[in-house]
Amino acid sequence: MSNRALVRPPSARLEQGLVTHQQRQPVDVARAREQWQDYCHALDAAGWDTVEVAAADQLPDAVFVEDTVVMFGETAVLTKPGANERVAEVHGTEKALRQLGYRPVDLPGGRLDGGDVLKVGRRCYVGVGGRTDPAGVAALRTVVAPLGYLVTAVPTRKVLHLKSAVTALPDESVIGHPPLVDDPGFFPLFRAVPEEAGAHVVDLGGGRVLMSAAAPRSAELIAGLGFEVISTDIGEFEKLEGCVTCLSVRLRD
Ligand SMILES: NC(=O)NCCC[C@H](N)C(=O)O
Repeated sequence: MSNRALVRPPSARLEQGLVTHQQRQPVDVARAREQWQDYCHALDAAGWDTVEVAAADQLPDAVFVEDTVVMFGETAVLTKPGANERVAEVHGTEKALRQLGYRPVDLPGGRLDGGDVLKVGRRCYVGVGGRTDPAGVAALRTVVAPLGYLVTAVPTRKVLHLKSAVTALPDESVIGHPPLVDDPGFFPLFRAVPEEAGAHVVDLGGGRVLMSAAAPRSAELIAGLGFEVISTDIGEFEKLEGCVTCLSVRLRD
């Protein structure tokens, strides 16, 4: 049994990616490509076979592949990204999923970015206030409620996406950097972390989590909870409001 992860190579125009909450900074595309390779190697080393969505140089933000699809077991829900500049990214993801044997479904209305969808067991929190609108939440609900998911909208105004503010550890506790979380009261088990980038974990399975190298104090805190932390430098992507979660879509068997 193998786990696969979709990834998409950085565009040659990466430096033109969108920024919303941060000040624009120059992006070193060559360095970003190295960081992306390291990120893919970290996934590979943890037992995830990376599958590349075809590169798209004309789409600066395409590397942030998580925003284009949300997986619910075998069900892949293609999104309608909230930024018009990013809508065309979905086609490449759809094609890659079809080649892997999935039959993806379209979000039946509204706007929604994958980065706004946090699944914790059968709970599905969806950030609203930035890229995702209430119609997008309602549309997602019509697709996934029959699969047994409870969809809850969560106000998200301080950062780009819900998962820029909070993600979940393998024990289903939700971690966030309090100044950036609109309302921690939405999450039954909330743990504060001391750094913005410390709020972002990719669950690699087996008690291992992938984190940004920009959050050493949060990594220490999480290691102290008994998880194995693997850190990787994604600094060039963080300049564009990207996080470790958004650079891949995990296809769990
Ligand atoms: N899920 C994510 O955190 N995606 C990051 C997207 C960053 C990109 N520059 C954007 O603004 O859409």
